[in-house]
Amino acid sequence: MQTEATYNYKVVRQFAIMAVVWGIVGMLVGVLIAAQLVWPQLNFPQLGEWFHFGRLRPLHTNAVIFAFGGSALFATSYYVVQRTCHTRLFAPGLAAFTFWGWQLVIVLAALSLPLGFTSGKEYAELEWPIDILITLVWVAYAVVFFGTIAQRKVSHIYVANWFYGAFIIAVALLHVVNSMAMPVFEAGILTPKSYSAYAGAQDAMVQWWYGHNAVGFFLTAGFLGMMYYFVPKQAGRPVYSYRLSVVHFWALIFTYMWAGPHHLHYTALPDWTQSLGMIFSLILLAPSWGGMINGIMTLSGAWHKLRDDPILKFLIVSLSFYGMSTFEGPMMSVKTVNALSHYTDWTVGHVHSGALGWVAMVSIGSLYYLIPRLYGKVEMYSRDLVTAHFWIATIGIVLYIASMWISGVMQGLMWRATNVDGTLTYAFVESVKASYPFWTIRVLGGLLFLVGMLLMAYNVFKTVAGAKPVDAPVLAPAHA
Ligand code: HEM
Ligand code: HEM
Ligand SMILES: [Cu+2]
Repeated sequence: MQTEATYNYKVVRQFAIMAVVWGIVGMLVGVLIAAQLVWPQLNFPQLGEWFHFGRLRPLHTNAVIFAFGGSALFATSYYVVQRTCHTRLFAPGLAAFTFWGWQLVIVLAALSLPLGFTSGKEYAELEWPIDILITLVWVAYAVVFFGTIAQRKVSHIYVANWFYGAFIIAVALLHVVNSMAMPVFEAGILTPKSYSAYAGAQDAMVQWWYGHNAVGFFLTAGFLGMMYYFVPKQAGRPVYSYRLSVVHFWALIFTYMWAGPHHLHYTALPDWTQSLGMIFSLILLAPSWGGMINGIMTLSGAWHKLRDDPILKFLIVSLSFYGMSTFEGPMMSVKTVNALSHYTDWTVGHVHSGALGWVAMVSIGSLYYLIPRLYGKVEMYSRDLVTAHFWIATIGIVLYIASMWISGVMQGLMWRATNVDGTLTYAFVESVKASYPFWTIRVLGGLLFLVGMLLMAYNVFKTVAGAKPVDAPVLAPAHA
């Protein structure tokens, strides 16, 4: 049975297309900074300081996490919440504001970071006027999302919405607390600058409470929401265990909050907080793997579909990388392991097995499911191109993270090696020299991943060009 009203897909379409665009931009900057580490001339010093590694690195992280990942999260959450609540999006005007507001944040980030404006807080570099805009967009997002839940036509709230909801609330809390700062107007309003409201070890603690939970809620909980909708949909099977999904939800959000100090091992932070962070990180393996198992086992009885469905390949491989990085993370949070891994490329490898393997792969799979449906098509223009994208991306990730593991462990071992008389065996620069081959392999891996994204852009273009945007009718719930 259908009613007259249709879902609001406009904002979903806008965010979905921009996710592809920002993915390409962010990864292009990623490839550039990876290449700068191998070929320093690519810092273009003769042009000024704007393209230096130090300016472009935060541009890369902001573009991939908040522009690419953020747009994918906005698009999928707006789609999932309407469909699972059997109702149109609440406050469409506010939803439109979240789209244009978020794009403005991204453009301001792309301008202000190369110009050198930064608060100096990792993953929260943007200066205070942009922080205020982010807060406004985020409050509007919460109103739209929870307003839609409030007007749902079914009593049940599907578990994907729990994860999206936790992501929205936690990110609001993290952003507001971590960004507390005193603005200063030394050089006028057009050159924003501020000082953190916290000092010393407290500032570090707040920063990594934020940074770690940005991983837990922005890069994990939101994408788990994606997983809980798109994996069952594409597999044509119900979630493996609904009970496990609820246990995994509460365990995950409770445990993540306490693990931040693993970013500050062997620092001025009190020792007991470091041990607490380590222990909660070890516990975190359990809910993380609960989620991975729930996603992968959703395929039981439908494993054969994995053979020729490239979208499922993206989704299931993303879960494998999720499992891998959430095994690696607890291991790296053990203080003795961290003594080796910290400051090395191992961390960067860990980051990208999560970021490329999990975040990017699950987003790409979900977007391939989503985009044709937003334009009244059954599937993407070319399934073969999706398959090609999958293999190119997977090889790219393996090259990236395997090279970082090797260079990371090598750096860690070289830095701690001592001669019999107690002096260091290697000068620092020798470890830099030894890292070059691995940095070159990383450029190649990143380039492959980027090529995959370009195939996606072409495929998306061929799918939507000439197609009419279609808003599907709101379905009456099965048990009204
Ligand atoms: C073509 C793909 C990509 C390439 C070539 C690439 C390359 C890089 C490079 C060279 C760095 C700096 C490493 C260093 O300072 O030694 C970096 C850092 C980082 N990238 Fe990427 N990246 C890519 C995709 C992504 C994606 C999709 C995400 C997130 C969803 C991401 C998140 C990050 C983060 C969080 C850092 C900071 C890591 C840290 O501080 O430990 N990257 N990336
Ligand atoms: C059980 C889950 C996880 C645990 C316990 C964990 C633990 C850790 C540890 C111990 C570090 C190294 C800290 C250091 O030495 O500086 C780290 C770094 C990092 N991890 Fe994880 N990790 C987990 C999952 C993930 C996932 C799934 C992602 C991405 C989607 C991720 C993204 C990052 C990032 C971005 C950093 C680098 C932060 C920085 O220094 O800039 N982690 N993680
Ligand atoms: Cu962490």
